[in-house]
Amino acid sequence: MAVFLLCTAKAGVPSTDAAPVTAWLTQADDAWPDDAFRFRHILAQLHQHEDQLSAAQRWHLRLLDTRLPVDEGDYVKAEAALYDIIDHSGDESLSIRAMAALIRDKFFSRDYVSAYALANTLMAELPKVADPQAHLEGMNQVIQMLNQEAVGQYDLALDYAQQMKTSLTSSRGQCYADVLETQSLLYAGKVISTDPAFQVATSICLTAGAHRQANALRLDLASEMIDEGHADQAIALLHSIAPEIQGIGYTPHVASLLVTLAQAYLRLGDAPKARKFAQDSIAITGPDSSLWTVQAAYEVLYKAEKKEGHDTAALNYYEKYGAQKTAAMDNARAIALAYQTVRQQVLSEKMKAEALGKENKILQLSQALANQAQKSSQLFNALLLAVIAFFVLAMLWLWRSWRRFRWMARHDGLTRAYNREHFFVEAGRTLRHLHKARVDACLIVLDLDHFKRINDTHGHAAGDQVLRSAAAIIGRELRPTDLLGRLGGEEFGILISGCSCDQGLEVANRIRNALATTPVTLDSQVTVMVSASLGLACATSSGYMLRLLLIDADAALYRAKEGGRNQVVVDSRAEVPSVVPSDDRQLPLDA
Ligand SMILES: Nc1nc2c(ncn2[C@@H]2O[C@H](COP(=O)(O)OP(=O)(O)OP(=O)(O)O)[C@@H](O)[C@H]2O)c(=O)[nH]1
Repeated sequence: MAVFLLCTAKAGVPSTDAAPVTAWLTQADDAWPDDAFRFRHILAQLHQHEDQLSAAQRWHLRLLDTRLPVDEGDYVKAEAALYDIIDHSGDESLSIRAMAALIRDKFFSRDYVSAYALANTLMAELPKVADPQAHLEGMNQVIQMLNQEAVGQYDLALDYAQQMKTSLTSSRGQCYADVLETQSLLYAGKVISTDPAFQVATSICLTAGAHRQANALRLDLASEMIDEGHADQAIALLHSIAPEIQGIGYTPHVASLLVTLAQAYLRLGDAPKARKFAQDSIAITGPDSSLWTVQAAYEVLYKAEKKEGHDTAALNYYEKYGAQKTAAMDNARAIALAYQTVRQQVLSEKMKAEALGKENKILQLSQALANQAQKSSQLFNALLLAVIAFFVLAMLWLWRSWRRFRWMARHDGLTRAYNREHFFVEAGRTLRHLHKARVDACLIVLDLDHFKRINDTHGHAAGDQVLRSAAAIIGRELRPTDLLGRLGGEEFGILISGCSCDQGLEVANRIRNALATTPVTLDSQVTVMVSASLGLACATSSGYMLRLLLIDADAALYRAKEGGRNQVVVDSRAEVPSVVPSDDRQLPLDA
């Protein structure tokens, strides 16, 4: 069959067509390890057409090249190539498969720490790969390592095997998963030889052409039968599979077949047959092999010789058995230690990663808190600014309102001159200062003439307009230090600082003249003329008391009115002409 397939492939493949080369790579994968003969031929074929292979296919071929040396125990030859594939192929699937081969290689060369460390890496990398072949080879290797007696992780191995069963749907995948599941249960003591799982797994494997897997399980089953006291059944089973095992020629299985037969015959009391099969087993592996079969064979030999009374021979074999047993125990200890070492490393790295994660979490939380605090402080600052701005604006508004109210409290709203009360306050204070400073002052009381007629003729609003205009005309004749107040109705008071009686008279006349000569245009476009009578009192003659000055100025005003209006009358005690007549006494009311 294998030769036929090879010939077909060779004949039907033009040297430029790469597709059959790909098929050969897959066929080689399928042939290994059950059909070593076919595998060798496909490999040879591939090497003949190596120049047709792509870079990725060459890496695949390199992996296939490592199979034979490892299977034949030449671990050194394969190791460099396997590391090369892992590090440089750039193919995740090939990398997993090389890792699985390297684990086996490390395990058989007794570098157990490396083997378990690699197994851990493989399990971490495996979820990234979809290729079923990589899963089959990777999981198979890891589960076998967990099923080692010295490790005893049967439950974990069972869990992985069951995962494998659901993920690998091919008949080969099902075979591997079933065998590994049944072995995990067997090693854990959860099944006995009559369990249908053995038959099911065996038959799946035989259908899939996976003879080596079927044989591995059947050899385990035979050992279980012996342990259960069914040595005869074990012998029957072993003889039935012997031709196939010997045909495949896989040394560990051949040695295992022979030594198990030896154990079965010894159990039945057949010392000669037991001795023969045990010696055959040692002959297959050599006495120095690390396989378990050597120790088992020496045990059978020592017991068989003892049974037959050959004490010297028995002692001789017992010594060899003891030496093998000690070596096996040392080996088991090394495996257990390696597993625990790697497990601790993995746990410690996990804890470190968790601690780092927690540290990062704390950092993230403190960063978030800092951000929150920054945001809060920005919000607080914004709020503070808003509150300050509100207070500043409120204070500004209050200040302006206060100023407005103060102004309104002190001024006459119509003429904008001081109102009566404030004029008295300010005038009194100014007079006190002037008195202290011995500075002259004059007080004028001014009253518009016949103002009632304006109201009566033009209306109250026109009268208001005339009052406003009169105040403005008076104001223009005064200095900033002088005070003007509306004493009531159409009467104004004027305090002039730093002025003698002569100067006061001059100012009063200037005001009278300005009023008498300035026409006031009303809203109705009618122009009116207004005159005023003024009474003047001087501090030099009346004193600095406002009340006395007002009495004297009022008296003078009265005299001005009496005298015909539109004139200035000076207080009689002042040393100036008491009446200053105007140029035009009888001012017409309307222009
Ligand atoms: N339009 C207006 N009229 C006012 C105001 N205050 C007082 N008056 C009027 O001013 C007039 C003053 O009249 P009188 O006291 O008789 O004085 P007069 O008409 O000016 O006559 P003489 O002073 O004697 O020249 C009254 O009719 C008041 O009603 C004001 O604020 N607005």
